[in-house]
Amino acid sequence: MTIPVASHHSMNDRPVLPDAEALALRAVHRAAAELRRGTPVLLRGAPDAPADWLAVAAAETVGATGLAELAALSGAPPVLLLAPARAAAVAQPSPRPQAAAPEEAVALRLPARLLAPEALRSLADPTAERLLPDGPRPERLPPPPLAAAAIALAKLGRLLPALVALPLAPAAEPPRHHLLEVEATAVLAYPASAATTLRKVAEAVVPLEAAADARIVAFRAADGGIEHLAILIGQPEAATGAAPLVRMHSECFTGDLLGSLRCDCGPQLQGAIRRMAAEGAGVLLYLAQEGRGIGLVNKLRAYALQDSGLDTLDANRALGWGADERSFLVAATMLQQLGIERVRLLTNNPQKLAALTACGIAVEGRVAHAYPPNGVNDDYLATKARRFGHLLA
Ligand SMILES: Nc1nc2c(ncn2[C@@H]2O[C@H](COP(=O)(O)OP(=O)(O)OP(=O)(O)O)[C@@H](O)[C@H]2O)c(=O)[nH]1
Ligand SMILES: [Zn+2]
Repeated sequence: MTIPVASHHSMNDRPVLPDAEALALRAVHRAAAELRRGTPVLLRGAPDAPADWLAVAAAETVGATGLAELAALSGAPPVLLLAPARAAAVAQPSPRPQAAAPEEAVALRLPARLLAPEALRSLADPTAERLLPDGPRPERLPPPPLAAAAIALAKLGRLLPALVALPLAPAAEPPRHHLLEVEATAVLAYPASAATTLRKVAEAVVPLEAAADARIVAFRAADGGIEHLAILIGQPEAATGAAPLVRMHSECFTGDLLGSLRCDCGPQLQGAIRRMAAEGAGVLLYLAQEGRGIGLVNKLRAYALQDSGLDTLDANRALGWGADERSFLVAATMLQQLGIERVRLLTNNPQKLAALTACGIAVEGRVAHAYPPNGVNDDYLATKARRFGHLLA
């Protein structure tokens, strides 16, 4: 009987250790999961700045246990890290003129009355402000090293970009603890690094109501994160004349699955498939980037803010997120893996054209993809044209 040799063993049967990039992806993915369950993690400076350590926990999820674990690390008082737009809403008005370069993170002093799970959640979340205890607003402090990486890590966990942070005094010895460590540079490199490792993991024929000749190809990245899908209609890989029709569609649970009238995603999704079927070929990339990359939970919060008067762009910013947090390197990698190097893109969004071109895909044309307003999404569509530069035809 032959015993199958596990594929992670090399020819001479010595285990192959993961390379530095795989280790970095693993550490960041684990660290984001720690934040999601309320556990602190330790951010570490780059190898050339090893003295910097920042212990952080997400304001949205941390409980009494996580706060106690942080406090056990040092006697220094923790601070609250917020994205600048959220800090402007909760901090004392800043006496200093605005910094010339845009800040990535703002630190606030945390008086004892605010160092409690419920108060932290309300500082983080503009839809939970009514829970904020009375008292003076927190003051700004100079942000500690690695603050920007802490904000980025919370965003990777699709959490509000708000963290309790404890800078640890530079020490010859690394701090003693049982928490996960992650390098700040690995956090910042993660999105691009994960996107380029996407590979096909499954493929099946799935005839659709609007396109009988359809296949779905699933892609997974080495980080173990959520999969992205390509829906192939006909044989777009074999296109010879015009470049194939391609749609980059960001997942929208509410619009795609439930038929929500707040956006135009449902008609865009169905319309793209019908259009590709009519042409005989096309690729719809169904990207796991719900809510323009902020995740479904934050999109629901953004909707709540829009119901109190903000538009779709300002609602993202009020939560501490950018207007559009997507990276289309994911889509470019999938197209390359499918052997599709030139496209005609179905979109109204000029950023999508620029982003895909920057990733090395030849965008040979744009095909307009607008649907009339439905009476509920009128302001949303008008905002996309006015503030995101969407082309209406
Ligand atoms: N954050 C946020 N995301 C939203 C909102 N409304 C819709 N979305 C998300 O926006 C994304 C839809 O964008 P797309 O249709 O792919 O792209 P687009 O930027 O509108 O450009 P087009 O290609 O012209 O459609 C989906 O992920 C939706 O979940 C909103 O109010 N806030
Ligand atoms: Zn939508």
